[in-house]
Amino acid sequence: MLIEARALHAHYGQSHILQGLSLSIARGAAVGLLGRNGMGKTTLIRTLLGLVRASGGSVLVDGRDMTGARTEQIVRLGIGYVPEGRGVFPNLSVRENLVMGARPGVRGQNDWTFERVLATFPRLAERLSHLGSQLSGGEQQMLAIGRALMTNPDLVILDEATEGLAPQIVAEIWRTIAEIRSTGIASLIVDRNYRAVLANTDRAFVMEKGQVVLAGESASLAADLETLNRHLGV
Ligand SMILES: Nc1ncnc2c1ncn2[C@@H]1O[C@H](COP(=O)(O)OP(=O)(O)OP(=O)(O)O)[C@@H](O)[C@H]1O
Repeated sequence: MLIEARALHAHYGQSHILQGLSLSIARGAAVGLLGRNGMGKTTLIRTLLGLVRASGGSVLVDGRDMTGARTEQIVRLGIGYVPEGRGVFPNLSVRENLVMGARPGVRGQNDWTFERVLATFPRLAERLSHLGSQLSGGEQQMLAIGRALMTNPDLVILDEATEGLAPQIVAEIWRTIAEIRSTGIASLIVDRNYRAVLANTDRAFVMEKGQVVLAGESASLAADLETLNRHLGV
């Protein structure tokens, strides 16, 4: 398994957010993470990456126990993170944002070059000297995805990558997600549009109160919307 959470717990102060959650992502698998607001999706991602301390259980990356490791060490094992809110550096140019994290992947792969990212996102190519803060929301999102790809990751984590964007831009982001999938990079995708998530993933997990309450092949979950809706409350 590329990444695995085993009986993971996490707290914010007294609030017990992750309550013994287990899930795993296989190499090359596109995986969706669904659940109503506040069910702990972002907290799970942050705990996998060591941004939130696990208060129980473990996180394994490529079979190695990385529980309690620093985020830098964890992402160096091949994880590209596109956080909710994008995390673009506002005072750096588009070019600087892209090249700052550029590196070959853990197996030496270097498919995602500066040129390929610009070919994927022509809008960025036209704005290389603009500052991060001067970009539209959609452009910032593309920049955040492009930056993650330039680390040549084995796994890309996308947290609400289409949030608050115009429909045309949203469609472009989903096209990119499909392209990432076709290249064999694994993904973990959180998005409010559960239909789009299920259409673009192999498997999906549904979270409720810090646990996985439903898991399966995305196509099967999409074929039983009644069960899904019971957990998503839509
Ligand atoms: N830094 C924090 N300190 C305290 N509580 C927090 C913090 N961040 C999130 N929470 C709480 O933890 C719970 C889980 O939040 P989380 O963001 O992981 O959920 P989510 O499923 O990602 O939902 P959303 O889609 O709203 O982001 C929520 O009740 C939230 O209010």
